[in-house]
Amino acid sequence: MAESCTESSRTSIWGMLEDSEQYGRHGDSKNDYKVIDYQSSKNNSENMHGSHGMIYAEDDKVLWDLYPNRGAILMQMRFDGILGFPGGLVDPGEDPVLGLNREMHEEIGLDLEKFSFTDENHVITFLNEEKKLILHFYIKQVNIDELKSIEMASMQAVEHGIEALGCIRPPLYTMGDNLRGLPLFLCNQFAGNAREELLIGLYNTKLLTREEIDTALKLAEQFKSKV
Ligand SMILES: O=c1[nH]cnc2c1ncn2[C@H]1C[C@H](O)[C@@H](COP(=O)(O)OP(=O)(O)O)O1
Repeated sequence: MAESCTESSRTSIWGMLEDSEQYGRHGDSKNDYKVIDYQSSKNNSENMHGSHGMIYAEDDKVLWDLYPNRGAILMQMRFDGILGFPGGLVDPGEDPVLGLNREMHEEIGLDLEKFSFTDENHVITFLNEEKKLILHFYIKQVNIDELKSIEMASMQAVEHGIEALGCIRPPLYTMGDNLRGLPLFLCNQFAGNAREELLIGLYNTKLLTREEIDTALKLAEQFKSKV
């Protein structure tokens, strides 16, 4: 705790919810979201829009000669201690993909000359009626060296250490105890519907098969029901 943080300033900050925090960040279930059409949703100004993006690369590294990485996916530890993809709320009137690129640059320092997202990277759009929130999800493939350069640059981002606390790569294998690896990763807390988006991303990119995803989900649910 910094010496300049006095007892009174500490108590006034501790536990306060910012006025703009109207969405709640975690605890959503996949049933809170329905899939809607991307293009027509862009004209919907009754809801707030958010855009998040998954950057990934195929990766042939193998952990301990046992567990193939399959791919490297960039997620991040957020300011609130939960996991999500880089991205964020789109400004009113801002195009969702331009908002995504802006947030990508702020949060992970993405070099937009080389790696900007376009509409072609769009994968799925969800509406959360209760939160009056539309969430757009995009996926972009790079090669493994490019992904490493994006990870390195993320530490120079404007929001690094503030809103964005660092890139992480989800493990995509399941270890011999049928828990560690992807199943245990899926037991973390995720922002919005980031967990669902990760599963969609794994399937959509063919990094994992439907069966492998279902198995990891089942193992995660079994573990959660025990703790
Ligand atoms: O990665 C994500 N995938 C889906 N939804 C997400 C993700 N991260 C956050 N969210 C949800 C949570 C909130 O309901 C909104 C906006 O959150 P956030 O990214 O924190 O937006 P700002 O940085 O505050 O602009 O999206």
